[in-house]
This record gives sequence, structure tokens and C-alpha cells, in this order.
Amino acid sequence: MTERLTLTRPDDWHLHLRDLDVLPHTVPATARQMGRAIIMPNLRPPVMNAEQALAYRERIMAQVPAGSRFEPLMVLYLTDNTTAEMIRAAKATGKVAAVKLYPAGATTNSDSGVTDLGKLDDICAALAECGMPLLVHGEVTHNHVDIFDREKQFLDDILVPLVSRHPSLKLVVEHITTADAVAFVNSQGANVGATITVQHLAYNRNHMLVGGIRPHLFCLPILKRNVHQQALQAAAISGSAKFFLGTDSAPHAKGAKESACGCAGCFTAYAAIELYAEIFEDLGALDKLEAFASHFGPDFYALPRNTDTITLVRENWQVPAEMAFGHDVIVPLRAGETLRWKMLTE
Ligand SMILES: NC(=O)N[C@@H](CC(=O)O)C(=O)O
Ligand SMILES: [Zn+2]
Ligand SMILES: [Zn+2]
Repeated sequence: MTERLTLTRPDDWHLHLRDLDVLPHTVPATARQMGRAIIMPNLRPPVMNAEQALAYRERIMAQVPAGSRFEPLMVLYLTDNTTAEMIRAAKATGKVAAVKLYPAGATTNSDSGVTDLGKLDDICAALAECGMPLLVHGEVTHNHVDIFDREKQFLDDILVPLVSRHPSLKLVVEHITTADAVAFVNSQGANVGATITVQHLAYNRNHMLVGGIRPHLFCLPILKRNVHQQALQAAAISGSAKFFLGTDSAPHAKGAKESACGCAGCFTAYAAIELYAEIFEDLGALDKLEAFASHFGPDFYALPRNTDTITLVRENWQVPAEMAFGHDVIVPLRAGETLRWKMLTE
């Protein structure tokens, strides 16, 4: 049995740090493990232009612990008013790595998102020209489409035509949740990839709904049936460079989750690599973890792989029931449970 595992330092290609008083908690949690992270722009108001991205980056950098070389990779939030010129200006800063498409109303703080996805052609052309990836929250938002079918419908209605109009566009289907998304990504060239979260690998909708409703497992896109979970697991351990680590760690205060109308999002950043290690080990594929966590993401983004390493040791430890979160508390994924891997801190 492997007792100790040394990996190239991983990166998180999908992360929510939020802002202001919670940054002193969210930034160190990720900076301890990850070399870089793609910082999601769904603040209120969102990060819509280069200037806002640089200002947000400064607020993040102010909370990076001394000695850490953590680098936040900033992202612009597409709205109906984003122009190709704004994309080029963001690229020119050298600090903005990607652009995020949230269909309006699809998820947390997405009300300023794009309302007419048919009008994205100029933006996609500018992105393809800059070599900047388009990151998508891939769900349609129509009332008549069942919440469990929204990802598949987005693939069929939006992404298939989009990639055929922009064959060289780099596209990341974020936090994929279905066998359909795995098949879509596999059917495309090397310019189309996907992130896979801890929660979508570890759980299916039964875990969330059988025996009582578990609000801390509620995230978007929502957990699907077990056959989809199995397809995601197979993709993650397949060794295909199209699938890489993106936690979608999305903290919401305890009261906002344990509520009559609870927020979507799971907090996993505190032990992201340990959580993935446990899943990969359970799937008999610990040897596939390093490429998924540390190689395929930078390769896709055309960035160098990290040159330092982290070490995990087999050691049981109990996840706290709650963690500090600004003036509030947060309930982490797997609160109160025992994890079996622990990252050594230098
Ligand atoms: N994934 C989630 O359930 N929530 C994310 C938004 C997102 O990534 O869709 C959040 O910002 O809370
Ligand atoms: Zn999303
Ligand atoms: Zn997210």
C-alpha cells in the first residue's frame, strides 16, 4: 500500500474565492496546496473588465501567505456588453487567463450573464485569436427544461454549434456532471477540455436526497444519477489530457446553505488534493492523480507545469464541523468525517 505520495504541485482550474472579509480564509486555504488557480469572476458586481480583474487580483494577493508563490489567474465575466476590444485589453494585462460564460440565471450570481448566446461570435473570434480559453457553465436556463437535463441540452443546443463555428476556440466545459458531457468533450479536438470536481466524482443524487436532504451536497450543475457519476470517474482516471482538476470550491456561509432556499456550492478547497487522492485511490488509480491534478491543466492552458512538489502521507484526520469564514462560519464538504490522506506542510 502506498504510504507517501509526492506529486508535482497541482493547480485548481475552477475556484471561487469570493471577496473582502472572507479572502483571509479562502486565499490561504488554496495557496497552501495549489500553485495557481483560475479565479471565478461571479462577484457582486461581477469582474467584467481588465481594470476590475487587476483590482480583484490585488485584493487576493494581499492575502497570500508569506513564502507562498500562489498565482491567481484572473477571469472576465461575459455580459451582453462585453466587446472584443475588452477581451484584447484583458489579454494585454498578462494577468487575465480566460473568459467565463454564465448563461443569465444559471447559477450563483449569474444574473448579469449572457442573455443571447447566439450573439457570442465576435467574442469567440477574439478569444480564438488571443488563444484565450472560453470557460462555460454549461446549463440552459429555460423553465421548461428539467434541472437534471439542463447540461445535456446546453451541449446539444449551444456547444455543438458553437464549436463548429469556432473550431480553433479553446473551450473548457466546467464542472461536468454527465456521461453526455464526457462524450461531447471526447468527440472534440484537443482544444476542448473539461474540469471535474470532487463532489461530482464522490457523489450522485442519492447521496444528496435519500434519507433526508443534505444541503451541503447541493451544487450546480446538480448531482446526477450514479451512471453519470461513474462516467465522470472513468474520464478522470482515463489518462486523457482533456480532463483536469477544477474543484469549483464555492463557499457559502452555513446559514445560507442550511436554509429554506439554500445556496448552491460545496467548499472543498481546504483539502482539495486529499479529497481527490481518496477518490482516485478508491478507483484503484492513484497513479493517475498527478497528471489529472498537475499536468493536464497547465498543458491545456499552454502554461508551464509547476516545478515544485507536494507530499501526501497516509494519515487519518478528522475534518472540523465548521471553519471560519469572514464573520461567519462555513461547513466544509465531509465535515466531521475522517480523511485518510494529509498533505505535509513544509
Ligand atoms: N457551483 C455552484 O454550485 N456554485 C458556484 C457557481 C458555479 O460555479 O456555478 C458559486 O459561485 O456558488
Ligand atoms: Zn458554474
Ligand atoms: Zn464554480
